[in-house]
Amino acid sequence: MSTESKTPVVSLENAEVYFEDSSSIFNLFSEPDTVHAVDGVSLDIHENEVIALVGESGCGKTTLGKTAIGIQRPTGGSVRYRGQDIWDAKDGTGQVDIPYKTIRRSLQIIHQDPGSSLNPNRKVIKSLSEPLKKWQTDLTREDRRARLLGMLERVEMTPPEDYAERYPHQLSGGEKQRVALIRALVMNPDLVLADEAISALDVSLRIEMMNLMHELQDMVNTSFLFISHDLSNARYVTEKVGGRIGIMYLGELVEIGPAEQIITDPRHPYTKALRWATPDLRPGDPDRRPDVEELPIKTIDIPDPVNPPTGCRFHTRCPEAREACKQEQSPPELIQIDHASEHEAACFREYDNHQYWNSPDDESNENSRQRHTADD
Ligand SMILES: Nc1ncnc2c1ncn2[C@@H]1O[C@H](COP(=O)(O)OP(=O)(O)OP(=O)(O)O)[C@@H](O)[C@H]1O
Repeated sequence: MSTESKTPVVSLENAEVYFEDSSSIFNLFSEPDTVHAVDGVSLDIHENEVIALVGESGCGKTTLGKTAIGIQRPTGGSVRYRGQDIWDAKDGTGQVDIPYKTIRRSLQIIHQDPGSSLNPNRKVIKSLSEPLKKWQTDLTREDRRARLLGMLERVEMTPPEDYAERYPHQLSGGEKQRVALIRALVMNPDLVLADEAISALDVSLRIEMMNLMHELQDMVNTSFLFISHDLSNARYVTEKVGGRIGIMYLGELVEIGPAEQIITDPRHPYTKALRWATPDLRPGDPDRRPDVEELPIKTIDIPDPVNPPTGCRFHTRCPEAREACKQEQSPPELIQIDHASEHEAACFREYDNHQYWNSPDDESNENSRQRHTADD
């Protein structure tokens, strides 16, 4: 797969999504809190590319994914579809070369809960025909039916005539997810956001579903933005197809690169911790019981996205942190690890002459390491 030169399908530039959160009772009489859900993320998604976003709960994966497909408006920065600013197209402002209707059709989503995208009172064939009717007005009823039966067969829901006549409650979780996948793909999209689309399935079905995504991706030339909290699934879905894994931490993209390099040569201390926390990816003896003292992280507490730490946001948990990491005015930017690859990490340790190298150890390091061990 070549990702060179062509305009990306979707391009995020310095994208920022801040939410005003007034849900806390402490906020009844004061200004609402501002949640920094996505903060300054730049990412190009190329044609036919698979990218998996990984990170802990609440780090902004879903918000970033929704921003990429134009269903979440960024509060700062821009998001473009083939060079067209999506929100200019939607609002009818600025230059509009690609109408919003085309963008909407081209960027699709599959939810974690497939039931939510299927009407419980509609048979499978009716749910699937609807988008086709809307977007492919030249197809006759027979053409539509033939195409949909073909796709049901393709995802091994056979005999397709039988599945076509079923209601959602007559399908298993895996079958519903396949129907949701077909529903997204019949639009002939350029990018599909699969938001934890397989996490509710059991392990063997997960693998089947990921294989199916690969097959269908090949068939329809669609890019996938796959969201997961599991590095192992992210590897499975990207590695075979030469895709990339992006690691998110507290609203920021802290490392991104070819799947193999992220797994075998992680550079950001947070990526190393994630790999350590994924038993089948942990280096060394996989049967060894992990020891708390080995945990390459100072504390399991995730900082509040309303008030993220200064400097590098990971410094409160990072075993490599030095004073410079918290004193810097801005967080580290993603920089290329080597010229030959697309591997980038946002860590001061990757900057050759950064003051990090002459900076004393972060004073809180030793204390919090001891506290964590004692707590556990
Ligand atoms: N509509 C909203 N209003 C206020 N805060 C929000 C809203 N949507 C998300 N958030 C907050 O933004 C942050 C990022 O949420 P997001 O759902 O994008 O994270 P995530 O990494 O996808 O998490 P998960 O894996 O649990 O789904 C969280 O702190 C979340 O509480």
